[in-house]
Amino acid sequence: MNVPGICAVIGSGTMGPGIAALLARHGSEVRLNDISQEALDRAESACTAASGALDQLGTPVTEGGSVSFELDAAAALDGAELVIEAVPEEIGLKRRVLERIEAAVGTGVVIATNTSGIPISDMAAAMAHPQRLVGMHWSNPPHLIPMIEVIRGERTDPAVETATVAIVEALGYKAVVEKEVPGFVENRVLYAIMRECLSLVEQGVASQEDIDTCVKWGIGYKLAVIGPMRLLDMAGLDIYSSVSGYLNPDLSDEKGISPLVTKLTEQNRLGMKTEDGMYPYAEGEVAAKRADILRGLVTVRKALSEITPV
Ligand SMILES: NC(=O)C1=CN([C@@H]2O[C@H](COP(=O)(O)OP(=O)(O)OC[C@H]3O[C@@H](n4cnc5c(N)ncnc54)[C@H](O)[C@@H]3O)[C@@H](O)[C@H]2O)C=CC1
Ligand SMILES: Cc1ncc(C(=O)O)c(C(=O)O)c1O
Repeated sequence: MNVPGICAVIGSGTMGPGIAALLARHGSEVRLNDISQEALDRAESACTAASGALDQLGTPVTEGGSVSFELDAAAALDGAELVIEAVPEEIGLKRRVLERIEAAVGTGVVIATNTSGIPISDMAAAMAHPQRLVGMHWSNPPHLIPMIEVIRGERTDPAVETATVAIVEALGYKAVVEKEVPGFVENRVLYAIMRECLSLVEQGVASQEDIDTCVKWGIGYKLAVIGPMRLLDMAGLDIYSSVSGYLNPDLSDEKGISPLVTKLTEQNRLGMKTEDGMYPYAEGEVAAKRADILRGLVTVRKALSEITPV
């Protein structure tokens, strides 16, 4: 199976439009649904921008793809062969949305959740047919980051997982998560990195700017070419043993939310969405930064696609 003929994406905020644009690029008829007409209006321009980025990337266009914007969930779900849930990360809401999706599609339809890390089994608990729920964790921006985690729950049908892996492999690179731990793989690693970086800022060890430079041009650059497991072999497991022996006990073991993030959040300094967060943003700077980020991701992705996997 390449990508399904008809897909429904439920939730059209940060993630939905890029997911829809990529599926349509690969030939799917995608219905993008939201409860907010404003979100759907924004989604149209987001899908256009995502399609433009895929043009820059040189992603081939498979004929027959389209995205429609549906305020009516039933219309979006009618005839869908794949449903991707991308509503806010709140398990109660997700369970309610999954129940509504279930009632509208056949028992053979794959229902995938884009949760950042809620165990699939926890979300499936309220479903009549939990065997068709699978985790399909895209990373932001979803039309450019080609790795998608596939996570099965305790009751996910193996055939559903296999079908989802096939869809992901048609779109990019799969990472199969064998045990549904919270955060799966990508976000556990990302949040460990972010926890340590935030701790370093809170301790005054380095500034946000210098931490970003250090991580981006040090480990970020390196890990884009060499995965951490391969890097262990390159550095030598003896070196890792020597360093981790004294370093691991000293790393941040913060079990709560970073005090710095808590302070900023309480001040409604949420980042780009409020034009102030870890960094302040002058007027127009957020749009410029977002454009720089997208341009950088396209450029790096093109370069990486020219090297053989290490
Ligand atoms: N933002 C990110 O960087 C990433 C988010 N995710 C996950 O993807 C999911 C969606 O995240 P975002 O797109 O960032 O959220 P968002 O808050 O930007 O968008 C969610 C959209 O869902 C809509 N919505 C709420 N209730 C709905 C319902 N009953 N039916 C249809 N639409 C409904 C909202 O109106 C909103 O437009 C979450 O589970 C999140 O953890 C995954 C990877 C990255
Ligand atoms: C801060 C943060 N949290 C979650 C995710 C995710 O993948 O779910 C991301 C991301 O980059 O996609 C993220 O940046």
